[in-house]
Amino acid sequence: MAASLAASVASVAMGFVPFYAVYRIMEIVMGASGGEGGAGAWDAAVPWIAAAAAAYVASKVLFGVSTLLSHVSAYTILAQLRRDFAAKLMRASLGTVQGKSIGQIKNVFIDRIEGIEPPLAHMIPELSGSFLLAAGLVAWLAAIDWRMALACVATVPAGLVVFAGGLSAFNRMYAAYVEEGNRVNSVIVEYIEGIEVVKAFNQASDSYEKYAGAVRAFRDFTLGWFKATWVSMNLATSIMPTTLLAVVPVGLALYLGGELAPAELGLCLVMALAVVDPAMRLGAFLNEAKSMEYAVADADEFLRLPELPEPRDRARVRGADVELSGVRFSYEEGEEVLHGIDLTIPEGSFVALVGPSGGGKSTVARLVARHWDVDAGSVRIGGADVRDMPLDQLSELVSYVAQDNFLFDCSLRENVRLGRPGATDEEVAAAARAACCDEFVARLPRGWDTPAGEAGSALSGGERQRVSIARAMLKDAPIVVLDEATAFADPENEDRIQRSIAELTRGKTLVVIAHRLSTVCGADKIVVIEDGSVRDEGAYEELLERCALYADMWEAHVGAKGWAAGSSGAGGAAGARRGRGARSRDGAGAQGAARGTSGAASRAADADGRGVGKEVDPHA
Ligand SMILES: Nc1ncnc2c1ncn2[C@@H]1O[C@H](COP(=O)(O)OP(=O)(O)OP(=O)(O)O)[C@@H](O)[C@H]1O
Repeated sequence: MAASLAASVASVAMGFVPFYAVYRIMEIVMGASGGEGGAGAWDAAVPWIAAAAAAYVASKVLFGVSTLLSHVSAYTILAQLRRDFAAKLMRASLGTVQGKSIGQIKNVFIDRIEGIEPPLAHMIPELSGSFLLAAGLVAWLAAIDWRMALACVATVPAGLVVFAGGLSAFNRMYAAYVEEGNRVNSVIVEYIEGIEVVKAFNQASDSYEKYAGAVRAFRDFTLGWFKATWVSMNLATSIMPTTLLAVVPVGLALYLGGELAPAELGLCLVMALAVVDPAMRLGAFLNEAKSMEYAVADADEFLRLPELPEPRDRARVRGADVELSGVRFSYEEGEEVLHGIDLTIPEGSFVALVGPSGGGKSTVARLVARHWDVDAGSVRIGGADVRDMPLDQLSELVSYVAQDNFLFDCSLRENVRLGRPGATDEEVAAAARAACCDEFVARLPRGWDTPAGEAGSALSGGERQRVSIARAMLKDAPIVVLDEATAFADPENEDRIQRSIAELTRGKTLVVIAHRLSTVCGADKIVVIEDGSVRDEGAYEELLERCALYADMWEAHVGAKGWAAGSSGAGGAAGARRGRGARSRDGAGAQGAARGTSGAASRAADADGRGVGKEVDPHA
């Protein structure tokens, strides 16, 4: 940028040479210096003509170099800012990032940043060049005769007064313009993101109205602003360039009074005309300066978002057990969601988190993956606090599979490879096979090379889920957290997903969040979480016997299953009755249900005998 400025200044300096050459040529031709009139005068003028042409070319080349350098600088700054933003996204807690709407983030990442380009690439070199040129020309006029300089700028105050009148509300209007722009941005992003829901609920007209309304409001606002200022702006831009209005009479008067040589008069007239263009450009950069101001403020706010502190050195981790002690956590200040959770998940065990909706299960799981930091207490892995590990160490230890893991718009193969970027094609294929992806990928015309975006519509929720499981499998972390990983499963896919999960979690520490209680009966430990506290924990049979909440949930689950299977008439009621039997506190019912469960475990008994995610028929 500094080199660009230097080139711009050099270009301006070169720009003065043609004016001086014009002056010398006029002097020569008019015979003012040495009376060389006639053909000889033209000979003497030729070097000045050549000098003017060369300086003009040099000035343009230097200006080109200046804008080239300023563009290199501007785009480098833009790229660096976008990299800084991405790094910030990685270092800030998920909560901080998710607290902003996609529209807002897109606005900063794309529009605001793009808005910095014109000021950086054009305003800084061109503005400084224009300013220097205008100021230099006026100074030169003053050197010839101060009255000529005054005459040249005589109309500027009048123009400025009109201009300032139009600008009085500029700051306020620009702020409102930015706000309107943000609003229309958010509405557009929301409309596009939610188009599926809009269509599903046949609200096309209402939602479209909100969208169209925002677009209309933005148009009305900008047009209103333009209409309110176009008279004064046009007036100002008409008055400002009228330098000749005063320069011609004053110049002629001085010439007639013998105070200005003819060549000087000619030069003054040329310079008075030349000062117009750079002076007008100064005004044109006003918008750009404002857009830069907002862009910098927004970028700055984003880059100052709080970060999760990250140590440099790797922590000493012994084993893959997970321990939460006294964990308190709130998403919003003053609204605690977890109230002192103590939980031990031994290495290699399978622990299920169950409980009513909103109780805090997902929050516990996310804290293990350190999507947020706890407010009090600690989350430890292998004896080390997750806050004492660099993020990549934690990432090596924990695979977090959510219900709607994102597939990037690259090939399915590359989506799986994200689990371990250095993996060979064979390793990717092996993970995909283990996650039972082969059959549906074979159906796609381009197989593993199909872009996920293109494949997205062709894949079921369960199939997408299996791609994310393959990704997690390739990563091969010793701790696997499955947050409602089978939530999308349709009956056709469910069995395959369960098999993939069993394969994924063989020999690993496994934390599963499940709504369908029958999918986690085989867990080593089931933890019941309600209202941010652990209500009880134990094996399935124990909980049925002693935890009323779990028994109620089991009953509701069994009832729901029965209801779902209700085609067989009494099945639902019978199921519910049996569920109720299971709840009886004398233990017999519970034992019966438990035995029934293990009896039904022909489906549950997976390869490693952990019963991971295998659904147990609650009616058995
Ligand atoms: N990003 C968030 N910002 C603010 N509050 C949140 C956020 N995520 C969850 N909560 C709140 O935290 C509480 C616990 O939510 P959490 O998702 O952990 O419960 P859950 O037991 O997993 O629920 P579900 O079974 O419905 O998924 C709820 O009251 C929820 O509204």
